[in-house]
Formats: sequence, structure tokens, C-alpha cells
Amino acid sequence: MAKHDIVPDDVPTDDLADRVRNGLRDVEDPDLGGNVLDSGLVTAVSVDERVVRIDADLTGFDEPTAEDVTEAIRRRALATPGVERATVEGDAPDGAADDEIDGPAGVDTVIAVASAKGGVGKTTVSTQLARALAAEPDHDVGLFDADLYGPNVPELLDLEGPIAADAEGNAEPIDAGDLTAMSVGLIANDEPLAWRGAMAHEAVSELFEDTAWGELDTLVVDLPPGTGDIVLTALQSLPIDGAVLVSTPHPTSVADTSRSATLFEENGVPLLGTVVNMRGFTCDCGREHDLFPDTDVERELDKPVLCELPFDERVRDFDDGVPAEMIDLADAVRERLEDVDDFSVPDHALDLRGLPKPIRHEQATEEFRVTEPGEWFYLLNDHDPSPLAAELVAAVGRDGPPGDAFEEYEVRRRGPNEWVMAVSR
Ligand SMILES: Nc1ncnc2c1ncn2[C@@H]1O[C@H](COP(=O)(O)OP(=O)(O)OP(=O)(O)O)[C@@H](O)[C@H]1O
Repeated sequence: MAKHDIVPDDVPTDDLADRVRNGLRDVEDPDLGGNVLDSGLVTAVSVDERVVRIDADLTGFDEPTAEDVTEAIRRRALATPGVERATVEGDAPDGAADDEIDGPAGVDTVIAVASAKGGVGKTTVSTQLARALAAEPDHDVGLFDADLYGPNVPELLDLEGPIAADAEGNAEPIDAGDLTAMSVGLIANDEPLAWRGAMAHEAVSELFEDTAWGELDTLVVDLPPGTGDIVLTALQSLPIDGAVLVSTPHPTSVADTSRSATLFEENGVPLLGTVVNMRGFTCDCGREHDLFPDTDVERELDKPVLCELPFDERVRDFDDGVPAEMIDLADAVRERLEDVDDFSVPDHALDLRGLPKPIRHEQATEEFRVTEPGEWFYLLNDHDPSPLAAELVAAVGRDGPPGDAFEEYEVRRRGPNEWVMAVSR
């Protein structure tokens, strides 16, 4: 029988938090002995109507112990007359942290530029996009060249090392006119770049994290090409707010770009759209030629085309003013960022971060079961919560994929260690 069926309605809720606290004195702290309240393991108990939230400090425990103690706390809270639901939220147990790195504190927005293949104009687009964004008054922009296999930004912007360190020992980005830049090329000393998996991942994330970016409105990241491990780890570890894909209109390039789009979406990185590069050219007689008139990139990728660039010297000119197409691209990127940002998470969202994994599933399904049809259910997690969706579907007696089983269903990554699932039954 469900808990709320056996609790009389006249149990007063005003001192419910005290009664839950008293009950928690029955639960032993497996580390310090004594009870979880006096030992400081439970740091707060709060009540909203009949719903109890208990904050617990689970650091110092291994995962199985954290799981046991969390469950004991939750069950004891649920046994308190008047409690309808109980959730335990806490800091992660030792060893539960993942690979994701925190974003630079002073950087507002991180935009990644990616391509399925090398040579399609990714670096050209990232560099021009950074220049175009920096052309807006009072908009501070950085450019991070994470393309390990072809770090061409120093060459394009005429940048040279050595890289200086600030007082904390962090690398100072190089002044590149209207923007600041950092490149793996600046630390490689012209050596052949034969990076291997783990080393490559560390180089990208460490340089990103250890650069003293300061206060920036936007940081543009030129990712390595492809859909391999390095791109995957880069997009999982860097706090990317939105990604721009660069493709030529050639059908095979579009097909490869579609695979990149899937990879980004599967990893919760919002796709802002595609830049179609080298779409056509204007010949000496002044006539414009579309090289692939039959390719409709927007339809094939089902993503907005942010701009189409001609094959033209102006596009790769970094000395004079920023080409008009790039200013339009910067506007389109800003507009799309507003669309994808439009996803606010209410305070009452169920925050599963820091809880042992088996407990997370139970808490999520229990909470979800008692949401009313039509009511939104939000949960926060520190990694992709999509696998949980099938359990939510089953919890309310439905079947099929969550997109079909629910009225609304969306999963978004909002930054390192922060994923949101929003469901309306
Ligand atoms: N629209 C364009 N018109 C003319 N030349 C272009 C255009 N876009 C890119 N290029 C040129 O094409 C070449 C490849 O571009 P770029 O280096 O930007 O590609 P990439 O995808 O970053 O390549 P890699 O993966 O090798 O770093 C460069 O010489 C660049 O100047």
C-alpha cells in the first residue's frame, strides 16, 4: 500500500521537520558511529507540505556504503507519520566524480565549431566567427584552438609564443587584436603532432582549464574534426552551450555531418545549426555558380543553416574587416543561442546529483509516479539521464519510447555535471 494511503490527513505538518529529525536519530552513521543527525552527516531537513527533503554529506563513503545510508535515511523519513514523499540529496561520494571539468568562471557562453571531416573550413569559420562576435561593442571574445591535428589559428592570426603564465601559473591567452586566443599549436613548438588518445584528451581539457581567460562574453572553440574519441571526450568534458557544424554542400560531406549532428545530440550539446561552406563561386564574368544546386542541406540535416559561404578569397582574409557574411553568421548564432537557452529549470526540480546511482532511479520513479497528468516533472543529474526514461515510462504503466509515451519529453545538457530531463505526462 502506498505511504500516502495510510497517513491520516489530520497529522499536523508544522512540526514535521522536527519529527523527521528525531526519527533520523535511529539511523547510524556507518563511519563515525552515533546517529546521522548528531554526526553531521545529515546537514539539513526541510519540508514543503508533506514532502521532505534531506541534505546529506556523503563524501568520504564508497558508493555501496553511500547507497545503504541514503536508503536508510529515506526509509526512516518515510516512516514518520505525515510524510508523503522523501528525497535525499547530497554531495557525491568519493570516487563518484566524473571526467567533466568546470568551465572558466568568467566565461559566459562557450560555442564549439566542429566538422565531420578536415579541410571543410572549420578553422576559417571559427576564427571569422570569433572576429565577428568581437566586432560587437563591449563584447569580449576568446578563441580556443583545440584542433590537435591541425592547430592553424596561430598561423591565421599571426600569433606566436612563448606563452606567459599569470601569478597563479595559468597560461595567459595571446592578444589577437579584438580577441584573445589560445592554441594547442602554441604549446607544440612546431613538433609533429602525434597525439594519442589519453594524452590528447588531457592536452585539450587541461589547456582549456588552465588558461586564464578572464572575463569573456563568448569563447569560441575550434574542435578537432571527426567523430572519434577525441571529439567525443572534448564535447563531454568542455562546458559547451551550443555547437556550429561546418560542412561543404557535397552530398558525402552532408552525410558525414549528419553523423556528427547525432553525436552532439546524443551528448546533450545543443546544435545551433550548420554553416555551408564553399557553396559556390562568382566567376570573372560576374555570374554566380552554385556547385551543388540539388543539395538542400537544411532539409537533409533537419537543422537551420546559419549561413552559406561562397568560395571566395574574402572568406579567408583575416587582415581586413570581417566579411559581411560572418557578421550575419554571428547574428544567427546569437539568435539560436537565445532559443536553446530558453529552458529554465524550476527550484522544485528533483536533483539527483551526488546520490548513489541505484537510489537515483528509485527516487526518480517514485517522484514521477505522484506527479499529476499534465504537470511538468524536472530532474537534474550529473550525467545523461536518458537511460532513466524507460523506467519513468514503465512507472506510469505506459510503453514505447519516451518521446511517444509522454506528451512532452526533453533531455538537455546545461553544462559540466548538469543535465536536465523535463517530462510532461
Ligand atoms: N569559403 C572559402 N573560400 C575560400 N577558401 C576557403 C574557404 N573556406 C576555407 N578555405 C580555405 O580552405 C582551406 C581549409 O580551411 P580550414 O583550414 O579552415 O579548414 P579546416 O576544416 O579547419 O581544416 P583542418 O581540419 O585541416 O584544420 C584553407 O586554406 C582555407 O583558407
